Amino acid sequence: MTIAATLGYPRIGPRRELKTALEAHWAGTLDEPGLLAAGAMLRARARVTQRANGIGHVASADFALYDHVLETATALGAIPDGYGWDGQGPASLATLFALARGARGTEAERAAGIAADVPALEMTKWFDTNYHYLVPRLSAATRFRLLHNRWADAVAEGLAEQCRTRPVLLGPVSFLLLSKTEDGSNPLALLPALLPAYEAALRGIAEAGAAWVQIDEPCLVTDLPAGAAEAYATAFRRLADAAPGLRLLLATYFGGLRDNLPIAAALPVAGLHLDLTRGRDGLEPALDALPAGHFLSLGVVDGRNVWRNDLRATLATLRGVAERRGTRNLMVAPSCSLLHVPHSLAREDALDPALKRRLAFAEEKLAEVSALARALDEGEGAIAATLAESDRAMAEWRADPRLRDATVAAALAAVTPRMAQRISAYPQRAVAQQQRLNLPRFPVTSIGSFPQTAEVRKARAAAARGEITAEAYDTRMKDLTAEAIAWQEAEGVDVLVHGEFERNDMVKYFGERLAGYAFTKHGWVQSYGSRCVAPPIIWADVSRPEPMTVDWASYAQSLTTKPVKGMLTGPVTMLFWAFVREDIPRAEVCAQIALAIRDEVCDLERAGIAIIQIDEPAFREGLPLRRADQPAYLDWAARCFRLSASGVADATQIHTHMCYAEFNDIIGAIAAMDADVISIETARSRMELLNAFTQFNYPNAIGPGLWDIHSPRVPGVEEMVGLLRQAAAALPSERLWVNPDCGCKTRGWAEVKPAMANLVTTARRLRAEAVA
Ligand SMILES: Nc1nc2c(c(=O)[nH]1)N[C@@H](CNc1ccc(C(=O)N[C@@H](CCC(=O)N[C@@H](CCC(=O)N[C@@H](CCC(=O)O)C(=O)O)C(=O)O)C(=O)O)cc1)CN2
Ligand code: MET
Ligand SMILES: [Zn+2]
Repeated sequence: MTIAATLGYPRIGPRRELKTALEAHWAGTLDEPGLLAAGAMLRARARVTQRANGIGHVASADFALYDHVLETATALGAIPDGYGWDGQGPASLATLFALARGARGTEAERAAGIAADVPALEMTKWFDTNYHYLVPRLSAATRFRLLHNRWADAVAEGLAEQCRTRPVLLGPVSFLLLSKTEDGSNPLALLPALLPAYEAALRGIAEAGAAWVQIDEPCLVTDLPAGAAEAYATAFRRLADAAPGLRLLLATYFGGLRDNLPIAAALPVAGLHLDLTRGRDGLEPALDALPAGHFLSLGVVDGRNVWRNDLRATLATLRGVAERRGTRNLMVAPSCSLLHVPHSLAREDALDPALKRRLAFAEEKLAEVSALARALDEGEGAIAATLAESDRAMAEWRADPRLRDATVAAALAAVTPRMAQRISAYPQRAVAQQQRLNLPRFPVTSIGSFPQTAEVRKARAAAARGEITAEAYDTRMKDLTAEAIAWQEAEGVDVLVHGEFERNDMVKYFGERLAGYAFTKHGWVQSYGSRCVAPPIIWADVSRPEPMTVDWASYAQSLTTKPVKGMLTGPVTMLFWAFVREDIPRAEVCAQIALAIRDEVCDLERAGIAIIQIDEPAFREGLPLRRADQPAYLDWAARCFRLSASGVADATQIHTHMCYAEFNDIIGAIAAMDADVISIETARSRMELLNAFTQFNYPNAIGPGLWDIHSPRVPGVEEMVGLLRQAAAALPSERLWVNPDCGCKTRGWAEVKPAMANLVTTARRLRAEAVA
């Protein structure tokens, strides 16, 4: 019997119940039992949904209140000092959230023994997704041990409802490779210290009654560092011996194994999961390499995109495998956890019907998985109606005349290399820009957004429901913009922003103004903690029917004589933070978006906007996981950015912005983007990220973020002066800007006002030092 399986299910809840519960808990209106009950309810529903859709191996322990990597670390005892942990029992929720969000020294935190002012753990992208995880901070002093068996607990929770689940455990090697050590030493050196905790976890999982455990080792699809192969061999030998009755499924995803196949195939596990959506060519070699009797889990339903599966084509692939190996040891599954797609299409009543027929969200993907498994066992006839429906949807899709737009094709064909290049080189541009702008040294700016308060969101929701008029909504947003301009001016900020109050999201807002995009009503995907995004769907050729931001930018600029930055989202980010069509290359979709943004940039310039920021926070995220694939991506991504930015005169200053990136491996491409100024995230990594810029002699201007806006903690002037001095020691100070890490939309005014004031004071301090 083929097993229908999942690797993980969305945890935010179909109505974002987890978000609501978390935010209520943080606001003090939902107590701990209330929060835990909300989590239990979501897990129970996820189990029911998976079972109702025919899934045999239901995932468990895939849930986390904030982040599964963080909860793995805390369960294993990897808790740094200062966060209120007693060194004995499980970490409290207060400790968990202090690690996730930092502490401010509130009374409640003090009561929980949490040092005032401890910063949050570093947060970074989970592989090449838009999900963020917290980076465990380890050291030789970390005393790993199993503080509580969250995996065994999850198994028991399911069994109490007669649902036997397959718990998901982030594997020890990936766990270490995703962590950082305090002294920068190789985290793999901690493997011997870590393994006993994993062994205890597996023993507990077996005792709790699980038959299988899924051990995620996504690092196996990346270029492994030295020593990793040995680490895998050592680790899995120990894990296999820890609980002999328990079957281990080694799960790999986000790509193919390629040269790591021999490592994976040699491990003493019961089964191996392959991502066949991103590593299709890995199937044949795996079939050759896998020992007979090994279970093979085929990740054929895309867990990273929302398109409906071509069931007939997939079935042909599966049959090929079944003919070689039989179906006794086969599993059919999504390519990866369904964390990265929205919950369900059920409530999407406003989508174009033809488009909706092309889509499958998490719940619909479960049904695809079980239909495929069933067809393998019982033959096509068993799912005849489902197959016919899939065939119809595929045919309708391919024939849809709306997918291609001749005007867009013509515009792309007319692109010349000159169009992707500024008129003069940076040094000349810098002179022209300084003449026009006359900025002080260490100019102070912010990244664009100001607090998206409940009031702002309520007004937008009310306008969407027709409860207030579009005019009333616009007036309210304009008032907020005017207040923000006046406040920044009074505070002494040098380059102002309008605040982005009118935008629901930096990607969605533009998507809503571009042709070729579609939107869901409830298509939320967790980004980090309680924060969600509803990625737009790019399904047809993209073009810009009319200017998107010029009115707002002009209005804001009309209120002040100081420069106000025009604020746009760049083509690479518009691409990666959407669900993208797969019938044409991504590079082509990106170029279409680049041309649309280019028109907007030129319109802003014509409207008198002197500084235009084109955000590219997803630039690093788009980087292929394998070095061999990276140059091609970086080449088209940087070119698309330049295409969007290069329609302007020398004296127009182009900014870009990136957050949470390891810049070392892409610094050449960042330089190739040739933005006049780049603001980057550096506060959480304590300026570590600047090294890449220093070592590369990065030629243009840089604004290293001095305030980690992802944490509610407001850094003091001394701290920021320290960071800025560090930056000024590493980089030419005439090319340094002073700004936060990222936009302030998730913060409250009570944090933003003092933090911005501190930034201005910090810049003034350094200016005075430069004169002295
Ligand atoms: N797309 C994207 N990806 C990204 C980022 C980003 O900004 N955008 N930033 C990084 C991740 N950081 C993030 C930072 C903040 C949020 C965030 O604040 N998300 C909001 C939702 C943003 C949004 O689309 N808001 C809409 C819808 C808001 C909403 O929930 N409305 C309520 C009604 C509101 C009310 O009545 O009070 C509803 O629809 O139910 C709006 O403002 O209009 C949230 O989780 O709360 C997400 C990611 C990386 N990836
Ligand atoms: N301009 C955007 C903002 O300030 C950039 C955010 S990057 C995730 O919110
Ligand atoms: Zn940012």
